[in-house]
Amino acid sequence: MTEQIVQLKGVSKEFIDGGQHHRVLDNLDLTLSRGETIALTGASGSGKSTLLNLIAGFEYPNSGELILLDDNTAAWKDHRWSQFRHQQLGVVFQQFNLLTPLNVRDNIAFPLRMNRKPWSPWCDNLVDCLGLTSLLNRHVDALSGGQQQRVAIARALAHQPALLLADEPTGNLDQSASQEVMSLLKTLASEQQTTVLMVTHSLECASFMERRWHLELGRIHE
Ligand SMILES: Nc1ncnc2c1ncn2[C@@H]1O[C@H](COP(=O)(O)OP(=O)(O)OP(=O)(O)O)[C@@H](O)[C@H]1O
Repeated sequence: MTEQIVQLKGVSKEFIDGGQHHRVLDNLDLTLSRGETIALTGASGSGKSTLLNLIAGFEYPNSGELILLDDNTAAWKDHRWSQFRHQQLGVVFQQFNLLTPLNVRDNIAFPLRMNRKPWSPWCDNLVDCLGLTSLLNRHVDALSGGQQQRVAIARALAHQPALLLADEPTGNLDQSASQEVMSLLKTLASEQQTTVLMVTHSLECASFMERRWHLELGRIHE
């Protein structure tokens, strides 16, 4: 079983804005090992979402290498990226990206369907931990922001991914719900060896993670 889940080697990313090249990530060398939990902090616009998007394959680096589960992604075609996302990756997006025509259960079951897996006792446990049991038949667009965020977290974890990328996963939750989600992520990391990379502006949430990375001027400071 590979221990290096994510490796970035000399990765840079720039965007062109008004004709100007804007380097958001500058020659990054990073490694995320199996079961590690990392809080990613940084000012607004420092590139935190860009880093998550690169690891998820939603953006591509301008230079450098991205190696996922010991496989260099430079040669990956769309189907290989889809396979990685369906099987190994869970993502909690800042805007949740829930499937609004569907109810809570079908949203959470979506990654299972992509992997042809049944709803399992693990899903019941997840739903229970996130306080979603009584909401399973509700349509997600009728839920509050905090409830939608918990559905997004459950959906990202239903298929037991090797890697969870979470962009402000507790931004809409109160302090006690937020602490429960942090405890859930810590348990997942230690019991299931899920690697967690979580963007947060909350120092309290960051304190639950083993490592803290601060992104500034395109570089990571630990
Ligand atoms: N697709 C894009 N095209 C052009 N510029 C982009 C694109 N995506 C991001 N940027 C720019 O890259 C910089 C980093 O954006 P990013 O969203 O990664 O920051 P962030 O640290 O996640 O910010 P926040 O905390 O506000 O979510 C910003 O200046 C942003 O405008």
